[in-house]
Amino acid sequence: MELHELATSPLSLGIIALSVATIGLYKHRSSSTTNYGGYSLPPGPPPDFLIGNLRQLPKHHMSARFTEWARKYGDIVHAQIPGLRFIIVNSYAVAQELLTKRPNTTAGRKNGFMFREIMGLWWTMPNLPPGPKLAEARKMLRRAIGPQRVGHHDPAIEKSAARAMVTLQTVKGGPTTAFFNEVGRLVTTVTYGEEMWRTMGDDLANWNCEQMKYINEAFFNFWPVDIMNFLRFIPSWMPGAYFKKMGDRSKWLSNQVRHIPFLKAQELYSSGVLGHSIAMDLLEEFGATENAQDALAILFLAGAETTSTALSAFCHALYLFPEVAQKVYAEITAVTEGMRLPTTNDRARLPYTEATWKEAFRWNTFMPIQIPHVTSQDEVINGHLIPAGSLVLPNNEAMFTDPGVWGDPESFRPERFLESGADSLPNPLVVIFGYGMRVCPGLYLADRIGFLYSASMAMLFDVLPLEGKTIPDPATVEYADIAMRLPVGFECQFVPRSEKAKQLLNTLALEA
Ligand code: HEM
Repeated sequence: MELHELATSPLSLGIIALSVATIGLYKHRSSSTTNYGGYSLPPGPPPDFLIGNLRQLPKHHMSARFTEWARKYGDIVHAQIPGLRFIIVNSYAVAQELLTKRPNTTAGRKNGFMFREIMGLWWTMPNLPPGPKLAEARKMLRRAIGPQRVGHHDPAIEKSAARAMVTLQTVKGGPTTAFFNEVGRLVTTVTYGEEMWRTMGDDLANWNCEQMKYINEAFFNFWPVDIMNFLRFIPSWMPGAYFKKMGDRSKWLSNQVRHIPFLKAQELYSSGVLGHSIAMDLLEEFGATENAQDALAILFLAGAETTSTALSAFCHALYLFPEVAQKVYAEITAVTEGMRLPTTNDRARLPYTEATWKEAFRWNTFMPIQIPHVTSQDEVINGHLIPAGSLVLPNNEAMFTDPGVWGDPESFRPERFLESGADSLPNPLVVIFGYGMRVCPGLYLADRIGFLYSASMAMLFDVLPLEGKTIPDPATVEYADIAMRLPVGFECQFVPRSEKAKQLLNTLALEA
């Protein structure tokens, strides 16, 4: 059952009544106008009796509704449904103040019983509560892919970018799968080494993909078992027990991605063939611990879809805005002379490409809302009370479309990051990776992979419509309504820009 359907189903009214009784949300602090110690809750849409703002939450494009609220109510918006209080943060400065500067009280997460126990995903890093397990996992990833160490993975990234370019020549249609497959292979290689990819790369990719499907389903639906935990005793074969079947399968997948590659990595390590990888770094520094196993197991789930979606967004921008693509191409070709793919070392000499990479993160952002944080004690910000237990949602869409910040947010205009005054703009490459104690630990890796693939693609190819099709008006493009937003029906072909590009692609194909 999807969230908005709760408002109209009789079963849901029972559930709501129960949840109100059990959770006691309305016990003390129910109205957005009440004062608490002189502080009021942030403004927001007026709630209905008992069900709060449930009716106002749309079936589709939730972020668009949140952004409407941002324009109406301001930088911090309050909304609630039974059992959940949302604080939607629409300004980067406020998000930093609340989530970066107060890490001890605003870095929690909230996951339902369905996700943690029925699906067996309690161990996944983005969902861990603050504590020793999270702290150690984050330390491990800082050591392995933090700013000091991420450059060690450049050879794997460059090799993968070259392979991706060879593949793109054959794409005629949606490019997302090609990006996803190659990034998935790269993340597996960086995580567990080349040998692991050779021996079980396909299995790992399949398990992770299926698991991601269930995770998305879990997040976008309401599960009665979250409130009535005793439903877990229902056998999987009973009619209506889909949640149990899904949970059983997800638990199995969770065990596969967690334990199998880690056991294999230890075996390869013992026989001296594991190869350069995060697994090697962690085994050497931390040993074969459960925390090392779990830190490794999350990387595909957290890194493959996100990074490949960023690539699709950049590719889509090249397609929609050929004049921008031409400038990026000219800049990169001036540096590489079209004879080789760009490398990370070239990056400082590619300011327009860098600005386009940033603009691709901002314009029609592919991540409209971030993973929510949960507050563990009352906080006050800008005179508003943020009660303990609130779900704080950084609303990237509102931040990236605020006319007061961007002037012409609807235009795709990389130049905005190169003009005077650009320093005062929030950097989309920073905004999108989150905040404080929960900031994305894969950000340096994602940025390196994404920039190198994107620059290579822009140097080698014209991204063109399929035969007989034309470039759509950017204002008419529709976006899918999922956590990572992609343009609907985006299909293209990759045509080498020059003879030199063709020759380089032939050489890369021989080396791949
Ligand atoms: C463009 C690509 C990516 C984007 C936009 C992205 C974005 C994010 C965001 C917004 C968060 C939550 C931050 C917060 O709660 O404040 C996050 C968490 C996380 N990301 Fe990424 N990410 C990307 C790529 C990656 C990659 C490549 C990896 C690893 C290989 C990765 C691993 C993680 C992990 C493990 C977490 C959980 C951290 C925690 O909860 O403490 N991400 N990411």
